[in-house]
Amino acid sequence: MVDRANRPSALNAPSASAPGSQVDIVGQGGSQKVVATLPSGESVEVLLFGATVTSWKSNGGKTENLWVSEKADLTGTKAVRGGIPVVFPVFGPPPKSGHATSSLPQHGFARASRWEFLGKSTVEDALESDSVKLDFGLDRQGLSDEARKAWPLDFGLVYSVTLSKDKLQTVITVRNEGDESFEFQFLLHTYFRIQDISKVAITGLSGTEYIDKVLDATTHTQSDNTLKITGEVDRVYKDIKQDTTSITEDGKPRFDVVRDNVKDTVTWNPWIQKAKAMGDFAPDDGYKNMVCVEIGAVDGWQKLEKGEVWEGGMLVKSLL
Ligand SMILES: O=P(O)(O)OC[C@H]1O[C@@H](O)[C@H](O)[C@@H](O)[C@@H]1O
Repeated sequence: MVDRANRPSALNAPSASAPGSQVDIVGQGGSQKVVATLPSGESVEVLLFGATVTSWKSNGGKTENLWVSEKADLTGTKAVRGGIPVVFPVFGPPPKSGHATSSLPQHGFARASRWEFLGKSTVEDALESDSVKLDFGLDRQGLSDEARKAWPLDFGLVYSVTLSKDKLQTVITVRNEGDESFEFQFLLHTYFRIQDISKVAITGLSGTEYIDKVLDATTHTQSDNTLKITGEVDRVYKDIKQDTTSITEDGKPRFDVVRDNVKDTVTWNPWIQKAKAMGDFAPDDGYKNMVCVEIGAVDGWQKLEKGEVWEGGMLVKSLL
């Protein structure tokens, strides 16, 4: 594991072991998921397909924080439309040719591969409450023949999902297990559930350069302190100086998204026409109840030499 001097203290690994939370593996085949619940009622569900977090409830289990489409495929055949899909080793459409990821589908293979549940650790957060950490693994052997052929490199991923009272931490470690170096991108495609998109503002991006995919991938700089969503938004904010991007609703803080060792964040809302055009997006007006704030390392590539490890992720605070 890499050790970083500037690691946010909230992300420090908890040390003492404590009982109390419930962890179950439920469902069959492609629908199998790990469900963890704290004694105080908060819960998280992680589908083994894609290691996709499909539910995160805080506030004693009363508040669902993630949006999942009513038509999302939760049977292990297609990436989930909603929750937190894991994007690796390429973000968006891959380079047309000449890159090791060029034969992969949009957003890579991690969100559409079955991960292994490596186990849980229950821990007591010295400052507040119990928490539970779930670990998931994916390596070359776990890929479909097609993905293995398209990206013929040896790698190991461990994805850790830690639930505590009003926080969810999601961190990935990427290891190069082969003899050659490789390059990758990584992103957590989080669909936040919100009440009303017209009342939402995103802060913590001001002064940042972004690529606007809605405006022919042209480059702009965020001049306003807040980003309001009043139409289709698809922006890649690069090299953000602030650690935290926040979502407010009706002027009140709703989520803080704290980046850990990653510098980029994508903001996405498909709005009316694109939402309708997606076969797995429902209801049609679901775009009013979701906004994607996707932390990642997507500007350029991360390079790992043989045996090297990279780590990055986020801590999300639900502020209701
Ligand atoms: O339909 P997908 O592959 O899940 O992608 C959804 C969106 O994901 C976002 O991260 C991209 O910036 C968008 O361009 C894309 O449309």
